[in-house]
Amino acid sequence: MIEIRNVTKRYGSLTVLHDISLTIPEGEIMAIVGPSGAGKTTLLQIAGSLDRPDSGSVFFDNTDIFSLKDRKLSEFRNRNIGFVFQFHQLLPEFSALENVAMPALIAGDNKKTAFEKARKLLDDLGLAARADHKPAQMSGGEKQRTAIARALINSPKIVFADEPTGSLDSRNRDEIQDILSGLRDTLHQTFVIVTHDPCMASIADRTVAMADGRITSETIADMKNFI
Ligand SMILES: Nc1ncnc2c1ncn2[C@@H]1O[C@H](COP(=O)(O)OP(=O)(O)OP(=O)(O)O)[C@@H](O)[C@H]1O
Repeated sequence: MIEIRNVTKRYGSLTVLHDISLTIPEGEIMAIVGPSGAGKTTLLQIAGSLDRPDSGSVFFDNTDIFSLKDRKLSEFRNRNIGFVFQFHQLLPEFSALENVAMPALIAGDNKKTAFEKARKLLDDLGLAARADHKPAQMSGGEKQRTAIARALINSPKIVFADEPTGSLDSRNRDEIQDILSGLRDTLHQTFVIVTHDPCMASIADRTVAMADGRITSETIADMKNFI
C-alpha cells in the first residue's frame, strides 16, 4: 500500500501540486489523467521517489521514503519501484538482455541469476528472439516491451509509467495495454500510469483526474464513485 500524504510542490512562485493526498491500492492499475500542465508527471515523479516534495510525505507500507538519505533512497527505489517512460530510455550500447538485467545486477544479483531472470522476462514478453539486439535494432513496441521487462526485473512493489504508449502506433499501443493488464491479472502487479490515451484509461481499475495541481475526481471502474 502506497500513501501520498499532503504533498505540495512548487517551482519558484508556481505551485504545481496543492496538498495532494492519494492512496494507491495494491494489485490495481491506476490511471492519472488530465490536461497538459495539470501536474501528473510531477506527482508521478514524487510518488516514485525521483523528486522530493516541498512538504508532505510518501509512505511505502511503513516506510516514509523521503526520510531516507539519498543513497538509501536510491537503493529502496531500485528494489521496490519500476519505471517505464514514454521514450524507453534503454542504454543504446547494451543489448535488450543486458538492459533488462541491469537493475538486478545493481541490486546485487550475481550475473547468472540476473541474466536468467532477464531472459525469462524477455521470453514472457515475446522478445526471446530480440535478446541480443541493441535498442537501435528493435521496433518502438519491442523497445517499450524491453523497458517493461527492465521495470519488472526486481519484482517491484509498484511500476510507475509516464505515457508508456505515447510514442507508439495503435497496434503497439494495444499490445502494451494487453501486457500491462495481463501483468495486473496474473502477478497482481500494481501500476500507476499517466496517460492521455482513453484506451489506456479503459484498462484502469481506478482513474484519478487532475487539473491545476489538484485531484478533481477519483473514479473506480464500473462503480462511478467520485470524490
Ligand atoms: N523542473 C521544472 N521547473 C519548473 N517548472 C516545472 C518543472 N517541471 C514541471 N514544471 C511545471 O509544472 C507544471 C506541471 O507539470 P507536469 O509535467 O507535472 O504536468 P503534466 O500534467 O504531466 O503535463 P503533460 O501532460 O504536458 O506532461 C507545469 O506548469 C510545468 O511547466
